[in-house]
Amino acid sequence: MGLPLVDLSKDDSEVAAAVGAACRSHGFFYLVGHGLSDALLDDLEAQSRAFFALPEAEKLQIAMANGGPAWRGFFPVGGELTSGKPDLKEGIYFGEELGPDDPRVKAGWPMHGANQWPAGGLRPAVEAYMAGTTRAAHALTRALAISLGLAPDYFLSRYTAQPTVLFRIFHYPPQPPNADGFGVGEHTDYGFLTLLAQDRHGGLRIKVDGAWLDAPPIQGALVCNVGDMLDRLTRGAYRSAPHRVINSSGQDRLSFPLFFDPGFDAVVEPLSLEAAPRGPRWDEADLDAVTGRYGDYLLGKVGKVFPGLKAQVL
Ligand SMILES: O=C(O)CCC(=O)C(=O)O
Ligand SMILES: [Fe+2]
Repeated sequence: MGLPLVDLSKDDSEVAAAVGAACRSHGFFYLVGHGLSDALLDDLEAQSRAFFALPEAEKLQIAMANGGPAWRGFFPVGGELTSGKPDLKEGIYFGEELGPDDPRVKAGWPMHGANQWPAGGLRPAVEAYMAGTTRAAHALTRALAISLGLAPDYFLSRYTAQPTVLFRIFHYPPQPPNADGFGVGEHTDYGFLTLLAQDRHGGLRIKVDGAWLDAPPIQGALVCNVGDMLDRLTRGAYRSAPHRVINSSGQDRLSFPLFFDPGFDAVVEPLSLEAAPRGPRWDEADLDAVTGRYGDYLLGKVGKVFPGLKAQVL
């Protein structure tokens, strides 16, 4: 059976019922009715392909190491170790564009600041995509709240008035059929929700109750999934499902995940629900035992996947 599908253009109660069921059964769903046009998605893909086709030296002009603690820019193939081993992908990190006068930047918060924009048409495409997916994510948090019997603004008022928003573009070179390794190793996402556009090549797989399911591309649909903080908040009822990527398409695959997460200084409090059983986790973490600000959880995670860079800039 494939992943569930949610149509965000339906009325509140219908969306909430569909989102709640999908978060409980798979922790993943396709999202349509999100308001992002095919033209916007096509432009983002074309601009991204043009960037990754540049010579490495040109891409390295916006290397993450040059982005300082804002944690933005390009990293080359093998630069990220999602699950302890180098991933077979390269990518660019973006985030909310914040100037030096923003209080979060002034306070010296890591992962907040200015983007490193490459020359050309990528910037407007990224800005349009981030705006559209962020809008859809706010709508989804309303639906999540309703699905849990909470006030519609439960997430907004506690966690996401000033969300942590990170956006990444990944390029997965084709992986030879029997090659070792993964485009992205098995992991769960860290925050509340991930919204991801992918090109037509596929390769994302999701682990549900021990079995790997494909999440093949559906034209115009985003793939959404629950992250660790939503799993923690719902005491395991909404699943942060492990997933990974193997690009066996023989083509260059692109994907566009936007991470819509609690504010950096938000402390996520579990709801008073009966705990759902969680099986063993890929990282052996205990989500019930997480304490402190979301930002600290996030920094602990990203420090592990970019060990060298952490020592250098964070
Ligand atoms: O590229 C994909 O399809 C998945 C990427 C992913 O899981 C992530 O960035 O967390
Ligand atoms: Fe992920």
